[in-house]
Amino acid sequence: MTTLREYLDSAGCEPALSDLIVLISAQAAPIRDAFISNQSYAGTENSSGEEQAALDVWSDEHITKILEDSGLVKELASEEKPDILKFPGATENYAVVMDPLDGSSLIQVNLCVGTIVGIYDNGDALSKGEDLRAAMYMLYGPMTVLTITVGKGVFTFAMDETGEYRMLDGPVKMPEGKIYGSGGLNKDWTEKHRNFIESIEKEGGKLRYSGSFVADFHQILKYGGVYCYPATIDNNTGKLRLAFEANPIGFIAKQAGGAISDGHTSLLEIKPEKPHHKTPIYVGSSGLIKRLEEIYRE
Ligand SMILES: O=P(O)(O)OC[C@H]1O[C@](O)(COP(=O)(O)O)[C@@H](O)[C@@H]1O
Ligand SMILES: [Mg+2]
Ligand SMILES: [Mg+2]
Repeated sequence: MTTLREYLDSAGCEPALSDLIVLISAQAAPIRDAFISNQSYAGTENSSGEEQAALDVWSDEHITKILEDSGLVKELASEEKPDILKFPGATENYAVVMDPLDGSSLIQVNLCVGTIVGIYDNGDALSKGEDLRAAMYMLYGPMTVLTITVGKGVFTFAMDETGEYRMLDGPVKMPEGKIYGSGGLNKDWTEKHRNFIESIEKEGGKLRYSGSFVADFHQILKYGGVYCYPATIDNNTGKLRLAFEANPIGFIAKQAGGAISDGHTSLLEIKPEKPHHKTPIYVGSSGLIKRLEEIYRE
């Protein structure tokens, strides 16, 4: 089975980018090992005002040190840091955006969580998602699975017993499907959001919502459908962040033939105003995203 490095070389990745991708994806192993000693909450909040899990903080600090020591990264924007961190000694121009641990509420119940990473080669972490050079996520499930695109389709890899990533599938094409998941309390949904969800339910859509964006998206990548974290009647920005979550996942979705939207436009075309820019998010099969935008235009 093709290794990650073999794939990256075959995809024509510049050596420094391959090194960076291999380095980041390898951190899945120490992060998984850290679960057992980081089950609690850290007693602190991140810039989104969310209580930080100990593993949020551990993963953020771990990956940050790895990136700083690599000399490959000029700046880093992380969900767990208030501001963009700059590494003046970097020899390359990569900017990294990351959600070091996505699905934090599931750590204590041993359900699937992940790490989301986007890489820009223009040195600017607040770029539009469409300008990403690479996007990836590690999903900590029964296997450790890496999903990645370097702009030439989406490929998945599983970590083997030696710590090497072996190709599972690719290029992955997201089918039209009927799996749907939505954040926000049902009582707080807007009429348009409710209309969209009901249109899927009427067709026999299946509810799949775990509390982990990465895990829920991974199902949609395979089976088709849509993940939603919408604006609600009392919160018009939604919960998820444009830079760390929407952009890398949306770039992967688009590379697999899917789409990402706030109901009006592709999120990949929106420049983040600040690192913690929040946005309503719908990501999934292109037919469903098209229907969504039609409902929002009514
Ligand atoms: O608990 P809620 O409000 O349904 O939100 C769940 C969503 O929040 C998130 O956990 C936010 O991500 P973080 O865990 O990285 O903060 C998503 O992974 C998930 O889809
Ligand atoms: Mg997250
Ligand atoms: Mg997180």
